[in-house]
Amino acid sequence: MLLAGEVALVTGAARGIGLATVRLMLQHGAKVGLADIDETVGVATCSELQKEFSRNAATFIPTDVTDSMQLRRMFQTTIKEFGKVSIVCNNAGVADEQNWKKMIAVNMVAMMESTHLAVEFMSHTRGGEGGVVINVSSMGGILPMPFGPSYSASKFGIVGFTRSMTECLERDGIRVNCVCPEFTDTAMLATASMTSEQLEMVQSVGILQPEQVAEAILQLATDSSKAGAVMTVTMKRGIDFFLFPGDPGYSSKKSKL
Ligand SMILES: NC(=O)c1ccc[n+]([C@@H]2O[C@H](COP(=O)([O-])OP(=O)(O)OC[C@H]3O[C@@H](n4cnc5c(N)ncnc54)[C@H](O)[C@@H]3O)[C@@H](O)[C@H]2O)c1
Ligand SMILES: CC[C@@H](O)/C=C/C=C\C[C@@H](O)/C=C/C=C/C=C\[C@@H](O)CCCC(=O)O
Repeated sequence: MLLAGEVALVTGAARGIGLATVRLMLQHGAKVGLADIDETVGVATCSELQKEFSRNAATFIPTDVTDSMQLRRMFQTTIKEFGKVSIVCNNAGVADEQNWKKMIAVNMVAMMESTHLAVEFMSHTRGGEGGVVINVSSMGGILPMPFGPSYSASKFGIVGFTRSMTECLERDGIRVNCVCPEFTDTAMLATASMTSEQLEMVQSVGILQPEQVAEAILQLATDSSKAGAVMTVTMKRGIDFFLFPGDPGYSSKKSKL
């Protein structure tokens, strides 16, 4: 029960990596606010989780993370229901190169706004108890993705913002980290428009299960030594950390993927 007494707020929680993360956090004793734009699936998912765990362990908040009012309400509702928020997982995301401005709004701008709201609601300097923010990026946020340049830009933005916010959030008692998974077996991957060559590449890289990414997120939520970490989850290396020049332990020889 690694999360007894903690309250988590997970966006994009109705399915995929978000749902796997919610389930794992519930298994470890957390109370969880599930936020998602898909109200139909979200309500059904939350009802199943309440049966599996307990009625008062989870609540669903219909939320479009690109709507500032709804994003704020997501925090307010979770705090009203469970008394606080101590873990925020900004997981909601889309992969849509055609509507790249909307994709940037969902994947990056909303993650940035939610991180700022986490400070407002969790900071020691504002009467909060501090906590941790985990932003879900992608291996496409460390390496180029020729088949999704705008998606990759949104994910590089998450890595850059997370690493840049680390120091200033220390005074708030908030750790911020990001996780960069490789291809993962969810609806996003299943519905991605790819050429046959790209699909072959996906098969050669391999496909993770959402539960593997959830375990990585749990590690970041519970390891108080991690702040500003860029965690990778790959078929080849499992859970690892990507170091950048200037990071303690960085060596040009070791930073291989
Ligand atoms: N699947 C992969 O291969 C993969 C790999 C690396 C990173 N990721 C990232 O993991 C995260 C989760 O993706 P997934 O693979 O579970 O995809 P998914 O499509 O299964 O789940 C994404 C969830 O986000 C929700 N969502 C979308 N737009 C939203 C919005 N505006 N407001 C609130 N919720 C919204 C969807 O309704 C859905 O429930 C995303 O940030 C994605 O970029 C996915
Ligand atoms: C808009 C992108 C969309 O079409 C596909 C998205 C699919 C999954 C989500 C994404 O986060 C997964 C990224 C996985 C990257 C894995 C390995 C990287 O090194 C990229 C390899 C690219 C290559 O070798 O050509």
